[in-house]
Amino acid sequence: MTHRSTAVSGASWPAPAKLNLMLRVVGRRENGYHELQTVFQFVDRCDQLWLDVRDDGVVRRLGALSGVPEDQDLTVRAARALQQATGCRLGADIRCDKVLPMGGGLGGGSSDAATTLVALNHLWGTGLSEDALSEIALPLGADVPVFVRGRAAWAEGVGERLEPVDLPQPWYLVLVPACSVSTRDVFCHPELTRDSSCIKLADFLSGDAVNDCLPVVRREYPPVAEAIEWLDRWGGGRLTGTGACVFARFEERDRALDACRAAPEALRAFVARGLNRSPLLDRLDQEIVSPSLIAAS
Ligand SMILES: C[C@@](CO)(OP(=O)(O)O)[C@H](O)COP(=O)(O)OP(=O)(O)OC[C@H]1O[C@@H](n2ccc(N)nc2=O)[C@H](O)[C@@H]1O
Ligand SMILES: Nc1ncnc2c1ncn2[C@@H]1O[C@H](COP(=O)(O)OP(=O)(O)O)[C@@H](O)[C@H]1O
Repeated sequence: MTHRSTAVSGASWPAPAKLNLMLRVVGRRENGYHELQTVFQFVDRCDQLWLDVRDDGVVRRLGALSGVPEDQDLTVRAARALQQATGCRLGADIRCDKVLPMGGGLGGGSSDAATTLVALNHLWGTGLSEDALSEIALPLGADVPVFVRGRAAWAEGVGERLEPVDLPQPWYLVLVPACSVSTRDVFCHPELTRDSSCIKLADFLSGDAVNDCLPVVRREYPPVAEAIEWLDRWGGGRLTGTGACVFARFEERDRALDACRAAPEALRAFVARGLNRSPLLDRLDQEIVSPSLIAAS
């Protein structure tokens, strides 16, 4: 049986990590979801996705992902959601080279879903606008739309109201504590601050960069507390999302690398550049301008 269409994707598609540079919990909706204010910035550390179009409509994941059954995989769910929204009869083989830690607050799963939507919208020729793709993205996860739009953003609501922002693009040292934090458990915690006052972007830009989840996460997850304390010695550690990853910013790459080399052996650590534009958008631009060059690379 033949299943390949003529459109073979060739090179991989990047799915970058995000950092929440601040996060305020400003209210709670009737459905239990929390209203947030947050700032998203991308970093140049990425999962890589390979997508091969199939002409039989089947969407498959190639390879395993620890603890995530194929039907639950956000890439598979994203591809199926795009099929459903557009009536497209093409399918895809999806392979993900996982670099980003899962459940670490770096948004890897959400980013994988967004990259799948953006790439298949191109490869399948479904031609949805960014707004239409973002609508399909939101039910897959609150962080998926920002990855679809690919611009650093000031976000409100559950993360669906996005305003692009132009931020400094420093270097970040990211530490990956040896524990996984459940987003659900943090939002269910009785001691979580849920009534922070709303601030303006200007307040954040002048230094108001609190993460309201930090006190609870610090108390419940000692490896996160230790990682933050260690980063504080380098000028201030911050939590991304609900964790577990923590980060510190550096003006100079060499200084970030020095800190990375000094990190305790028990911690995984990496240095990455802050980005206001997702590498996914650059990849899409390249594909549109010169698809043959990418296929050959
Ligand atoms: C808080 C953020 C910031 O980026 O954290 P990270 O997951 O990246 O750490 C995200 O918006 C997370 O969004 P998302 O990834 O969709 O959250 P999920 O894992 O689906 O949420 C798990 C559970 O947490 C609760 N939840 C989540 C988001 C929110 N704004 N309010 C909530 O109350 C809900 O009970 C939900 O069922
Ligand atoms: N392709 C995927 N990559 C990562 N996680 C996935 C994927 N598909 C589903 N998941 C599920 O989504 C959860 C959250 O993943 P992730 O986005 O990496 O973390 P976070 O939301 O903390 O930033 C994982 O623990 C996993 O159960």
